[in-house]
Amino acid sequence: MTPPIVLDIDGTITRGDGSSAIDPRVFETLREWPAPVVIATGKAFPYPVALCQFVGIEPLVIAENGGIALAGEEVRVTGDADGPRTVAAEYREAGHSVGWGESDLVNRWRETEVAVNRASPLAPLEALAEDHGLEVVDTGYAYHVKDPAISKGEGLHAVCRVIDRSPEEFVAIGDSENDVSTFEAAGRSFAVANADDAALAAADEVIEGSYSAGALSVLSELR
Ligand SMILES: O=C(O)COP(=O)(O)O
Ligand SMILES: [Mg+2]
Repeated sequence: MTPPIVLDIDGTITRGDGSSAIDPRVFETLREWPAPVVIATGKAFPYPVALCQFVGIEPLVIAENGGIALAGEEVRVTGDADGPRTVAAEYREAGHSVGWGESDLVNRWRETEVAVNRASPLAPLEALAEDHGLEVVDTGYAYHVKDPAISKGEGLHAVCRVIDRSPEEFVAIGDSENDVSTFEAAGRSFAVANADDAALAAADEVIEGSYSAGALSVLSELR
């Protein structure tokens, strides 16, 4: 039986060309997957929801590293972004930039955390986050200022309660420290070869291929 899967976006189903472009081969693979597909990402909520709609699959979504979970009719939002926004304001007062320009599409629809461009300095962000009881998670794509109690893995438990599945039935694929909790929750876990040290250490298996090529090779074996 093909298992349900929980999939990261950036660094996992992207092409690895330095952009956030998803490998188009992934769309067809997900559309034909004969079991639940949960998209678990650090991105803001609209991105994975749109991905599911455009792929043509039921939206089962964990966004903002677990701050938002969608399954069936239920949208669960854990906490709010007051603390992270205060950290971002203090970071700006200290002369640093969140780093996404005027439009800031990265944070525009974010409800429970704030993401900072990795070109901005990490140390002062971590110090301010700690002052507010928050943590900074480095996904390799952004620094996320968030409540340490929130995680993708906890989000997977929430989604599973709604769809009446168990996290242990799932196979997880990811690339970075924000996927470690998913790897722990899922029954089986794979890190793509480009994964960071935390993800490589936490995964049951490390895939030979990188980015979407790696993820697609596992998905093809699982079917
Ligand atoms: O938003 C990010 O920084 C990373 O997103 P991801 O969890 O899909 O890799
Ligand atoms: Mg990732």
